[in-house]
Amino acid sequence: MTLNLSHRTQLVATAVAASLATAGLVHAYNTHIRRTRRKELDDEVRRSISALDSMQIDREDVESQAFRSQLNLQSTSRANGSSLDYDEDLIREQLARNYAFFGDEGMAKIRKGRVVVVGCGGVGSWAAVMLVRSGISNIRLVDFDYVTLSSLNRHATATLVDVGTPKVKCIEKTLKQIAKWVEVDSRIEIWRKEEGGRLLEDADWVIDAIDNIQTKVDLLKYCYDNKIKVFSSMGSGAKCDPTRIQISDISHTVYDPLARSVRRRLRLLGVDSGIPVVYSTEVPGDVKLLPLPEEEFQKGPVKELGVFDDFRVRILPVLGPLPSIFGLNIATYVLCELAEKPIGNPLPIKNRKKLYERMYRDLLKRECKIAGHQINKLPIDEDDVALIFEDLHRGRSVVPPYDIPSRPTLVRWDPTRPLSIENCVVFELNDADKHVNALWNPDGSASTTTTPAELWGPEIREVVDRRAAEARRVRDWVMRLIHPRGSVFGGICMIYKLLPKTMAGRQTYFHTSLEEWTRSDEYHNSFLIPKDDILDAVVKNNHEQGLPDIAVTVAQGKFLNLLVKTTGAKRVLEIGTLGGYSTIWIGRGVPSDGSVTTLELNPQHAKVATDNIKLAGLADKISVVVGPAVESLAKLDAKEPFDFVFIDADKPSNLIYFTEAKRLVRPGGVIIVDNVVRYGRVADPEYSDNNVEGVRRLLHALKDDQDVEATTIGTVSEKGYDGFIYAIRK
Ligand SMILES: C[S@@+](CC[C@H](N)C(=O)[O-])C[C@H]1O[C@@H](n2cnc3c(N)ncnc32)[C@H](O)[C@@H]1O
Repeated sequence: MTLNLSHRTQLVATAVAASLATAGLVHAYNTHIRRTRRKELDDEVRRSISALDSMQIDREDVESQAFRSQLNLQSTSRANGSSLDYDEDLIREQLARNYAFFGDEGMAKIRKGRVVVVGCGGVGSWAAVMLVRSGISNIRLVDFDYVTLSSLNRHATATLVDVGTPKVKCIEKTLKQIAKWVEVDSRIEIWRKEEGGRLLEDADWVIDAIDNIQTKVDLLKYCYDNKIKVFSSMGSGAKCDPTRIQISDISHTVYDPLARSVRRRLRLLGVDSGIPVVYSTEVPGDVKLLPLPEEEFQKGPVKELGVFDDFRVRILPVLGPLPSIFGLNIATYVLCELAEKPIGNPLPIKNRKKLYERMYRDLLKRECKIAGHQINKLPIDEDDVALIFEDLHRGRSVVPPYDIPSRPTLVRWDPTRPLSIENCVVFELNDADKHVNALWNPDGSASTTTTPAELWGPEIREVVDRRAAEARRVRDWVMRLIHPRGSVFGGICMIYKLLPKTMAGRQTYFHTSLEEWTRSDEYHNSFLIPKDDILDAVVKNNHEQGLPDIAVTVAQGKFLNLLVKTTGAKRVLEIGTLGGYSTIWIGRGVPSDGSVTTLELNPQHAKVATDNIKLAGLADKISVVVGPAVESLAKLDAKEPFDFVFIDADKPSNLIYFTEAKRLVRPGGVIIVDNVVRYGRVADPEYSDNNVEGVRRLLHALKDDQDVEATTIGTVSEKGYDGFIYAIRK
């Protein structure tokens, strides 16, 4: 029995040893085969290199050894034209990690997938490289452009030797070095909708990495109409925060000017959703557009670059990693789709859309309550809400310790100014209630006893000022972006829709950025208006006393001064004093025996104005009357008429003030009303607020008014908007 058992054990042991030996042999054989193939591959590469060395390429400017070997390696694939036997084992070994991730079935789909990359710059090149590294075996590259030295900061494959060569060829070379099996169809062409199908033939996925907005929209529309799957890249220029990059359906994008513009253009073409995109919600920092490079000018008149209608003529700064992250996002998405293992619910911010909608509704409700009537639309929209909440206020309340509010609420900050992205802050709900209750009277008028700075103190006011400055910077950035000469997309720019509503209004009516208006004012003032220590002190004083920054500009003040002098006005009436800035300009214009009466509701404003007027040495000429202007006006006697009236107080009362001004001004006298254009909103039938309605009522009345002749003249200036009505009493 013992013997038997031992014999059986021996047999089993022999069988096991034999199998192990066989397995070992098979393994050794496979290893040997693999080693041999790898060696063949290495030898082939080496042969190619030495072949190239012996060709003695004339590269006098190329001196470093590293540079030379790079050149040789890049040329390897060309020398390898007759592709080496690179069998399935090696392919699977190369793609082993991807097989482990997607499984055989998923990888089979990926390897069969056909992808077309349209636009092979900083985004497209990275997408292409990662797709091929991950198993895509059939790729078409479409781009008309050539590698420049300046594109080396972001391109996935371009090196110094590629400068001046077509981008698609440069990528093709690298792809073939990465994957021996890949078939690359490089097309040095621009994609055009007229013959769009040719370049997209057989595509399972199209990647739109174009930086030209019109071509981008055309491509997306074409794919949508023809049921071709397409993934689009939005703008990565001028951004640096990788945490803001995300993938979503185009319909869910929030605050990205390019995404917004593309979305709106597509909507006009009947495409609302169904296109995945990568985009960033980041609002760029202080970004300067670089001037058009000299070589672009040498190509001929810049306008003639218009073969591609809105080809960019100025350059947006780009931090290299950003476009690459965009490209890698795209590759990831497309690979998962091809493998039929799509990314599940990729966008956290999508869920915040509801939050923005709620915040918008709450703000609208509050503004309606303040206005005392229904408002259909606010001057800011839900994207602006996202911008204010996420980007300007970082999702935090303005009240220390700057917590993340459990019920974030937007509220207009300064009740004397209209709602705008600059004049809107984030509070916790109960703080928002406190703000509104303290700063607005029950009839909707602004409180005359409390200012926001008084209510919340200097620390919070400073935070709000900083946020407002940032909002202005954002607006300037967007304005520069859309500016015909500063446009990322250059040419004649039709993308004012890219702006948040508050900004779009401005763009609709003029095409110069705030920065340019300010520079223009400063430039002209430097010739025409000498430095004035007293007025500088007045401005400083107003600021320190917490008065809102709503006085007329320097140039407007001087203009009022000149008008007073031109008309020879001796007696002037002003409605709306604030800190007396315009009053002082006017007071300086009247002769020594002249006088100015200025009406101010807010006692604190009146006090600051009185101090300023004293400082300007005009206390003898100017009297500040405190109280509601309507009441002060009623007390003025027309027997002592005025020569000149400047109306610049609460806009809803414009018509009453104008009617009173007519009563009080002599025949031939002048009446000026400020702030009658209001970003062009007065003329926007879809827009309504109390101030706009106040101007409209005045205009309607003026239409049939036989007592005056009037015109509106835009003043724009460093405020970037607005105008005066200039009327003469007949
Ligand atoms: C736009 S600011 C005037 C700016 C000033 N004209 C300047 O350029 O320096 C409007 C002023 O009108 C005042 N105001 C508002 N409602 C008023 C009312 N009903 N009666 C008199 N003043 C009023 C405000 O307190 C504010 O100081």
